[in-house]
Amino acid sequence: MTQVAQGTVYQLRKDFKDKMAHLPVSYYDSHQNGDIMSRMVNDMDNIQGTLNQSLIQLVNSALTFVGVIYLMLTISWQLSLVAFLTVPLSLLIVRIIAPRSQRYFARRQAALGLLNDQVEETFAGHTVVKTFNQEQPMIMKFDAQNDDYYKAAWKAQLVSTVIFPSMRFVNNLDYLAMAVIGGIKVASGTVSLGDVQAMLQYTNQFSQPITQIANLTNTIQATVASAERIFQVLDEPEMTELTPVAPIPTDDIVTFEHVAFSYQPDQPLMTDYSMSVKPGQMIAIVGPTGAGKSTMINLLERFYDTTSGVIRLRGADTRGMTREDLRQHFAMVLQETWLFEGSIMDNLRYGRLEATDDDVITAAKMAHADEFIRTLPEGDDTILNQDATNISQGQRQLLTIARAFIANPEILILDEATSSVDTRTERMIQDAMAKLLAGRTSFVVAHRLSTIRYADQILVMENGNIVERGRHDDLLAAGGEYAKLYNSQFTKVG
Ligand SMILES: Nc1ncnc2c1ncn2[C@@H]1O[C@H](COP(=O)(O)OP(=O)(O)OP(=O)(O)O)[C@@H](O)[C@H]1O
Repeated sequence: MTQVAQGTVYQLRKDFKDKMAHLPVSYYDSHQNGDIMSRMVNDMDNIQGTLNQSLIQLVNSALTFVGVIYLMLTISWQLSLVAFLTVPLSLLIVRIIAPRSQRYFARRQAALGLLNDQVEETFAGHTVVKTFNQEQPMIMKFDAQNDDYYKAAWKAQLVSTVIFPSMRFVNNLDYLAMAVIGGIKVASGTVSLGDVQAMLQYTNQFSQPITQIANLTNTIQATVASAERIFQVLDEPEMTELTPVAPIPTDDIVTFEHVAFSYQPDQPLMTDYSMSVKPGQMIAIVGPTGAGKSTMINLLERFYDTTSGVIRLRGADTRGMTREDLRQHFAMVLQETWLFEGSIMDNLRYGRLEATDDDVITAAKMAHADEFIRTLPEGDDTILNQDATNISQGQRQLLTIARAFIANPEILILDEATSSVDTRTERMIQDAMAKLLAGRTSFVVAHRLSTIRYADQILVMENGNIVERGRHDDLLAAGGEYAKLYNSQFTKVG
């Protein structure tokens, strides 16, 4: 059973992880991290525990039950019938209590998920919590959630333990009936005293496995509740690939054809988004906050699927490509410098796992990251902590640029940093980015005048759609939205 339990849960965890990788990004928008983690850890543990212990007990009880029935029948079938009288009553008790306890166990696991989520959120955002003096409200929120969990767990446990005394009560009734009827039979001389004595003992032994099985149903109920939470995730629909069709002939590298998209069905965002990009072009995307700039990038990388319309990469519908196929064409340098716990070397190599040490060092030089890496006592073996808070914001940005150099993608997606770093670092970042952009197709969510000025196409977005497009000088001369945005936003920066 140890082999079975560990093997099953190992496989389930693997399936769960695979599933997480194939779920659309929208799944993560509507589900809390802590709850997902709770399913992966606590619910898996429940299943493992049950498989490990309860199943053996179940087999044991079932065998005892069958054995005792056989022995009772060999002594006296009439007295055996007396013993069996209470079986329907026992089953009735299980039928009444088990579904309730399953409901409470499901509630308990859900409450545990929320509790985990709260803890995860508070730990991950502990600086924000402290900065805004939110410790006390957070503790109160935790207490409330802890309270919910306590109540749900308490009820689940109470309802499930009621089974035990109830079954015991039924068993004692059985014992009593056996003693009375057996006594009468001994008095009338139809059965020997020894047989009744044996039957009394068997009655006890016979009800034991029933009680045990009923008790085990509690554990099994809790496990079923856990398994349901895991299978809910495993049954979620995945992003599917369409059957690939032959690409249309085109010399564009990326095309959006009448794309419509919304995050929520009742709140349309993009309604008719069309554009095309030639290889090597730099596209700057500008627009007020919430205009849909990041959304456009999300669609390009197929983090979300369009509601209608087609996005093509070299003429091929991106929905017909596997995500791995599609995403190997892109590298992203985002404002959120996503680095993980591990050495600088490993973080950089994440861009392309088979990159040699020399590739990594060259890329670090190109990105001007080598300078600060050399000042660290451990050099590129320095371990970054979670979220890389042991190096500065500017240094994090240089590392992500170096990582993009290593990935050496065909198309680069750049979300220009707006956060303030010192002028020297900013110049280094700009220079590194300029080198990275050179000769590559790029989409730049632009905040800086200098980038926009040289863009081959500027897409001005508003409320999800493109309201203007063209080159800097033409758009400025046209005196439309871009000119307004430029005058209000970029003159100061320039
Ligand atoms: N995951 C999401 N679920 C629901 N709505 C979303 C989601 N992401 C973005 N939105 C909404 O879609 C709209 C466009 O958001 P988007 O992030 O594309 O704007 P943006 O132009 O990149 O803004 P910013 O310049 O501030 O980064 C906004 O109204 C936003 O609230």
